[in-house]
Amino acid sequence: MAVKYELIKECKQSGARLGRLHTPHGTIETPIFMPVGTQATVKTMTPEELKEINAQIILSNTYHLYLRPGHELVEKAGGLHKFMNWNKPILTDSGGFQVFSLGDLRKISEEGVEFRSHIDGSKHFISPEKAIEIENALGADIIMAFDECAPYPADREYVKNSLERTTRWAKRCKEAHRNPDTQALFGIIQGGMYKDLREQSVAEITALDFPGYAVGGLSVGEPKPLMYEVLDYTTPLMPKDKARYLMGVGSPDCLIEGAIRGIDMFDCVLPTRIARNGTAMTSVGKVVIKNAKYTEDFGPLDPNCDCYTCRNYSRAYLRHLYKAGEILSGRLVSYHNLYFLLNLMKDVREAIKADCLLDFRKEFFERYGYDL
Ligand SMILES: CCCSCc1cc(N)cc2c(=O)[nH]c(N)nc12
Ligand SMILES: [Zn+2]
Repeated sequence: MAVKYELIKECKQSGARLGRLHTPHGTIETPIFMPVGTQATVKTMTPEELKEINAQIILSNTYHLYLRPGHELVEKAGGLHKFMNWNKPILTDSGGFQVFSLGDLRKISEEGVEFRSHIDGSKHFISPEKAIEIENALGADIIMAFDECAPYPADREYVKNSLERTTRWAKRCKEAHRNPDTQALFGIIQGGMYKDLREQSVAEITALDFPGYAVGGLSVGEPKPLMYEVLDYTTPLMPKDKARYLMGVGSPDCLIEGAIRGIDMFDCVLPTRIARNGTAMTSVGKVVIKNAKYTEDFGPLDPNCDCYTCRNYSRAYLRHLYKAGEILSGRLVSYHNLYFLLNLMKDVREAIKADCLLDFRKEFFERYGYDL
């Protein structure tokens, strides 16, 4: 078995659970946050720095790597682990979502999607079989099925047709998958914001018996309470003995709320993206370092953080780097933001162990400035 989820403990206070995800490149403690390395790099971080902050698994993107440098080149280099010098677990998304969100989508049909590259406008076509061929070539430990993520909002008819096509595509992905013993193919549940359609998608996708499942079609612009409501009725229907991955999520509050609802795996570009724009997630809420009030603030970015950035640099220095357009600005704040989210998930795991995740949420929300 390429990937095996081991349920360790269910939280007595919530739907959260502790688990271990065993993969060919190592075991992952869940719930876990997965840094995103879209183009075979977690932007501005070296693999050594990612290991320093205890990143256990990183993501990469089929859509981007297919367009550049090409999956054949990565395969020739010995696969993604060797190419990017990362010897721990990797997960790749299937590209469907990125085609819809990035590519200039020309046409979607039962066969697949035709689109123009966001890089040079060249025409491409990706089918479920093509997506799996690319992911097999990249060699990630966990690969995602090719799905259609309905936009938000979308009418019921559209969402129903889209989830049913996603199910047919999932079957084709499973048939096309060359390496089920070394690469775990996860199915993706769709169904938009409709309870009966989510139930239908869970039934259809889990009937295909994948080693793990993702909740797709969320974090697409819907209000957070609506995302939580969809999770309230979706995750309890998902197999307890398989990992559950909430795609594209998220901010500190969403990670905690998702874990409370039984999600094991999260990913989001937020920590590195906002870092490049001078924004840090800290134990006392967001710090927008470019703000003039930090000009002569010689204290650490986060007084309660022991990461390399917070131990060695002041807010005044980080503000200077940002204003001067120095590359080091994005690096140091990215390092801290990733460390912050990875540590948040460590605290979540501790709270599940102690059956006090709801108490932890209350304390964290008050400190960070979220409304409960
Ligand atoms: C590297 C990026 C992974 S998550 C991208 C993503 C994000 C969100 N929000 C939804 C989806 C989805 O429904 N399907 C797929 N394949 N991907 C999604
Ligand atoms: Zn820090």
